[in-house]
Amino acid sequence: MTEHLVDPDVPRDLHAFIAGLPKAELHVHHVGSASPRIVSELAARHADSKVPTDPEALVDYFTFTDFAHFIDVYLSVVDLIRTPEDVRLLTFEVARDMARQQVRYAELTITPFSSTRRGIDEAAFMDAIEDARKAAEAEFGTVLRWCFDIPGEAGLESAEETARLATDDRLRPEGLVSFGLGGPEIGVARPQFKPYFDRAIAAGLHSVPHAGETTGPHTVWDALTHLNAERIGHGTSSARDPKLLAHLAERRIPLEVCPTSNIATRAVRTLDEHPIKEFVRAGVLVTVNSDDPPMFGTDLNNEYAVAARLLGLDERGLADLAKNGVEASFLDAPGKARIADEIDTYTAAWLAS
Ligand SMILES: Nc1ncnc2c1ncn2[C@@H]1O[C@H](CCC(=O)c2cccc(C(=O)O)c2)[C@@H](O)[C@H]1O
Ligand SMILES: [Zn+2]
Repeated sequence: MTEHLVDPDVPRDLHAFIAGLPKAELHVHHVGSASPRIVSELAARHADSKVPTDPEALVDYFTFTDFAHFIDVYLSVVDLIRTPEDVRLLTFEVARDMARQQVRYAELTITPFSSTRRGIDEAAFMDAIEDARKAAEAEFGTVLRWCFDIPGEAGLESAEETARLATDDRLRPEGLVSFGLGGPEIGVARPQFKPYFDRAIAAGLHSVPHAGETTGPHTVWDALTHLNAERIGHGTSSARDPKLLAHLAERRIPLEVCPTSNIATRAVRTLDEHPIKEFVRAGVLVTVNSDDPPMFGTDLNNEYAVAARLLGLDERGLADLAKNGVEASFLDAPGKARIADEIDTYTAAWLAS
């Protein structure tokens, strides 16, 4: 973890504990994970782009006035991914950054529509991510799986294309486990995507739409009712609906909470006002994730430190939080048990030292 990410209100040894803690990351975007190092390398390859090549200038460039501004900047980075080699480089380097944080398993949200509509051949795109996945697992030991998401604002054409890419046996990559819906929520009602989620679910994929990030709890209800959501991306506004919280708790539907993201996109005013505590109090299965870490000036370790401060967690509490991520993942039972055991062994050794 770099020095600027050390939360001064969290004891130093807790930061060290988090840095070594084995973790699962369930809500993180492919393009949104491009570090300044990766972005500047891609920007240098494609000199006509408006994205700064200087990592220092990227800090200003990644300061957002609201969610719409964030999506504009995000799409300018999407424009840097133009060849299968760009896709492979991005994916492999993202895995390297994850491995440095002891991320053992990650479900990476990819928006294939954004790449295929920009002219990248669909089969070459799938080969590039799969090649990077296998190379990353061999080199770093980090297991990657994919969530393909519909960029909601791009309309039903993008939903059709995403569902096709996710369900066509000749294209669908081996690492694909889930189907999502991202982008702005305002003016992009969830129910219209039902037929595409039905197709993905019928093809064996899990349903993990974003909901309640920038709109109210009704969007989370819609995601549950119409899209059969098994986990909710963000779900931040669920805190305003006690019945919804009780429903999420009772059905064991996890929330993918991304605290710093919610501040960066101005979905929540301050970290101290973040509803993560209410979620835990209501008995909801809370997982902590990083969303678009370099764009939001964070990383997964920092999100765990933020959660430790907001929830008052010690080492055991942090280990339980990490195990929530494992439990809520789409790993098989032996895979879950392996990481959960590793978390327990690490924590016991740390506390005994
Ligand atoms: N916090 C987030 N919350 C929600 N989404 C987030 C978040 N972070 C990253 N995303 C990503 O942004 C994409 C949105 C891209 C999009 O809307 C769009 C619209 C029109 C055209 C095109 C295009 O490519 O031509 C794309 C989503 O699919 C999602 O993967
Ligand atoms: Zn997201």
